[in-house]
Amino acid sequence: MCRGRDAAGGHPVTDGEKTPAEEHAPATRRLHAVDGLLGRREAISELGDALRLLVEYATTTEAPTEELRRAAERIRQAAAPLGERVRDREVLPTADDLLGGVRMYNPVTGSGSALAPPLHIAADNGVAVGTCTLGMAFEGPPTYAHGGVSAMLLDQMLGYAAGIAGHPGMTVRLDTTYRKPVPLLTPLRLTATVQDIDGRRVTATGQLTTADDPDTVLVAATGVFIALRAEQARRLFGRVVNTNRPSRAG
Ligand SMILES: CCCCCCCCCCCCCC(=O)SCCNC(=O)CCNC(=O)[C@H](O)C(C)(C)COP(=O)(O)OP(=O)(O)OC[C@H]1O[C@@H](n2cnc3c(N)ncnc32)[C@H](O)[C@@H]1OP(=O)(O)O
Repeated sequence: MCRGRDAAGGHPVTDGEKTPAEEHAPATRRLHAVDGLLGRREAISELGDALRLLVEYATTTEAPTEELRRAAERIRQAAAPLGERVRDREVLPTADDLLGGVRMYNPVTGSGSALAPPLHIAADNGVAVGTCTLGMAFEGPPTYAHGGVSAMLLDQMLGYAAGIAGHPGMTVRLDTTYRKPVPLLTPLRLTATVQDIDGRRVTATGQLTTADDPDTVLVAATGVFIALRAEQARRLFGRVVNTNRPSRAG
């Protein structure tokens, strides 16, 4: 129990017992840490939203040339403070939780990524179901999505399906069939399921449709995913440091 302050009136003096506040200190610290983490993730998403807006406007604007130059200068100025503290490429972002599946800057699903639509994926009875809307920045043929973007979305979907089936792996093969062009600025629906598991090799299939017409397949894909052997995982990812791993001390 705390009995008072030391002579300097600063540090609490204890007789070895803990006050209720002290008992709960680790839990309180954890709560503050969680609050801090959630706040940071919110801020990252907010910045991601702003960046996506910027990308969309930047790729559709017909503002005067001088305005483009002024905008470029202002954006460089806004970016500078962010560039003052950047992580090493072998250190995971502090806001990520790799094992919990949180990747804030994933270029397909990450709400913090300017490159991500972002695609939102959830599991529904073993089926991966994704939704997104592609902005004009993803244009390939005029008014339609770039084919590489559809492949990227489907790769993520198939990988997610392998993950929820308990067989996460790396893509070694991705076949895409483009049946109809994918419209921009239109809510899309993607689905994927695992078809076959053969040792370390998982085959998954998926499709991309509009949300309004889920029976008309625009793009279909089949992917093969390989679960890494321990030695391969060490070789490829052994140097990656996760600073957000919960400590044993709690
Ligand atoms: C809730 C859970 C949610 C989870 C969410 C997670 C979402 C994440 C979604 C992320 C989604 C995005 C994900 C991404 O973006 S992953 C990023 C893109 N992919 C890569 O960079 C992978 C590059 N490839 C490699 O590094 C190697 O190939 C690896 C290490 C994978 C395998 O090493 P290696 O090549 O030396 O092979 P092996 O000796 O281990 O043997 C492996 C077995 O595999 C067979 N094989 C090999 N290649 C092919 C092929 N092309 N078709 C068919 N089969 C193939 C091979 O014959 C053998 O079979 P068997 O002879 O044993 O029968």
